Amino acid sequence: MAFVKKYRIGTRGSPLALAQAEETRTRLLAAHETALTADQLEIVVIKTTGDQIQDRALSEAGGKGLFVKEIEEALLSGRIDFAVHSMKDMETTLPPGLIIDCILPREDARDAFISASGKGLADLPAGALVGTSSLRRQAQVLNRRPDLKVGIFRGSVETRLRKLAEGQADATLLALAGLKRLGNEAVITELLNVDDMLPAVAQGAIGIERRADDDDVAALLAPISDSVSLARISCERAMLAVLDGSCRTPIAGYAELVEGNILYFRASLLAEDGSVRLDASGRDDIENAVKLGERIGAELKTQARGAKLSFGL
Ligand SMILES: NCc1[nH]cc(CCC(=O)O)c1CC(=O)O
Repeated sequence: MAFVKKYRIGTRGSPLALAQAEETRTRLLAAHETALTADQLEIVVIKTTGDQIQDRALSEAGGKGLFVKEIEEALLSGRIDFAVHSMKDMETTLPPGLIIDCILPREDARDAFISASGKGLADLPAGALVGTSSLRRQAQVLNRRPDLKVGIFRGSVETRLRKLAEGQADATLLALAGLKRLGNEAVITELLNVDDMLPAVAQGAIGIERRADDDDVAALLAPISDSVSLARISCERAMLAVLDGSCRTPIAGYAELVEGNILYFRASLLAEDGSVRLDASGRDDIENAVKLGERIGAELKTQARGAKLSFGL
């Protein structure tokens, strides 16, 4: 069956967002070969409130939703047909009428450490400043190296690399996935394994949001969705939903496929200053991805209450 319509792909305008929209377009054209032509896919850039906030930590300004609201409005009003997102930046609930059931094959989810001196995280001198606005990265850095300092570091991947080069911090952390998509891997000092820096929920995953009742777009997207990536992200996001991941809580979670059809899931909750770290992990069949995430989320919640951490849980 050939597709006849033109489709408008909504995205933010950052270089990373544009690269992800372009990847989606390329995958769609490859998946549909003769049934779809390049001129049927138009990329539409949507400016979001979040893109305009440069001076505060995202968590203080109002959270993840700020990057997504205008894009979801464009979907609901029909101005665009589907939207490409970093799943890491998405809330666990979507507005009524919208759905994400298409996840592209997930990129490597690890964090990259980048220092001006070329020293790794373990070798930075005491007192060195690690610039990152991610509470999850701040808390894990301080948990491992209480002698370091952390500070807010915002802006696009390019802006942060420029700030580092200017000496505004001694080191920073960025998702490997973003650096790869921008062709910037050469700047990496050290790749952190997930035991040393547990990734953010859904880090490295691109998801495509659409109107739930749009069967034509559903058929268009179906062949580019990766079922294992979708299960991993569903597990991680189910954990986040249980903890109701308030933006002020450092939370990490990583699900991976081990031994055939088994998902192995690790999650952590930290105090902002890194002084406390709670861990939980478990395994289940990939079919039970959501249940596994919910179970680990509930376990962390119980631990947090027992530890009397002020997570509001
Ligand atoms: N919050 C910004 C953001 N959202 C997604 C990515 C990277 C790409 C990804 O995780 O898929 C980044 C930058 C970063 O954390 O380094």
